[in-house]
Amino acid sequence: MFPEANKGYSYEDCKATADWLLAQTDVRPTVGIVCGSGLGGLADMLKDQVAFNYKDIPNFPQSTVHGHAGRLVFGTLKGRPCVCMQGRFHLYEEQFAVKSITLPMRIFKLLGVETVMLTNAAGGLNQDFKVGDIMIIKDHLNMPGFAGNNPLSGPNDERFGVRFPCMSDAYDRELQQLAMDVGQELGYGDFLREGVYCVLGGPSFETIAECRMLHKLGADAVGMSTVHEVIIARHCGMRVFALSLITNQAVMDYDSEEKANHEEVLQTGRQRAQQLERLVSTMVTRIEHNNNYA
Ligand SMILES: O=P(O)(O)O[C@@H]1C[C@H](O)[C@@H](CO)O1
Ligand SMILES: Nc1nc2[nH]cnc2c(=O)[nH]1
Repeated sequence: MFPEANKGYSYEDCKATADWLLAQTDVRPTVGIVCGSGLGGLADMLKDQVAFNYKDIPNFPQSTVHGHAGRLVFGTLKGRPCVCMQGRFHLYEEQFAVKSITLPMRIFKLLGVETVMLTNAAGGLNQDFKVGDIMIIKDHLNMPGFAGNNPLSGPNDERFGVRFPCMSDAYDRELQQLAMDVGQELGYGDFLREGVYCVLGGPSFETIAECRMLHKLGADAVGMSTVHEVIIARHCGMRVFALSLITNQAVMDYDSEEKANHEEVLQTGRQRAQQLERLVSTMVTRIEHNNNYA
């Protein structure tokens, strides 16, 4: 799984992995995509694919979660060179693994990626949200970070970024606007939202009291990923866009019979996959064609 859980990968380790990958493919990606639970179909949109199983990539962690295939796919999306993680890593897969799960972001950077686009499956806390809504993430709450579990803890290597990176601009505002514009054009206005994503450690889903608390704290959706990757991506200067597919309603009411479960998460992913893929791929085209976004 994670051979040396939370081993701090050095700049040289990351560079060795990036150089190994660059030696196997001519694709020079400027966009990096991370697929959330059940959303790996995005990788299948890439043309002229060169794909690697995670187990064959030096230093790379292994996917252990159903719905995360465990392949790194290089290719072009509407002509734009991309690299796509078909399967991501979560904090709950191995204790104390916050550094291992974010390692791919540093490899993206060393591959030449400028823009990272992350997707995830999340539970809806905002009472106006419905299952199947796509939430453009405008900000986050890093709950594990409050307890000191931050991927940047430990010695800082200035070759990646500064000791104290700013996070008030974590989610690129132009890319959020682009997503809104593209979503409207595609006729997705009825299920396109924006909001605050809260990460928890998982793997247990939340209690009713926890959901109520998170909602009061300002979270619109709750999940188990993305934020750690965003912190590392921003630390090394990549632009970030992220979205949540609301796969289930967080249970907020003691009278409710609803129970969160991973099958429902994957099922909702399957139902919205096509629209989500279209939204992201159209955005990628626009990033290429509009220098303001490049
Ligand atoms: O990778 P994401 O954040 O999409 O995965 C979510 C969180 C858990 O891993 C899983 C729960 O169903 O889906
Ligand atoms: N923590 C959490 N993660 C999720 N991923 C998909 N749905 C949920 C949820 O309800 N809670």
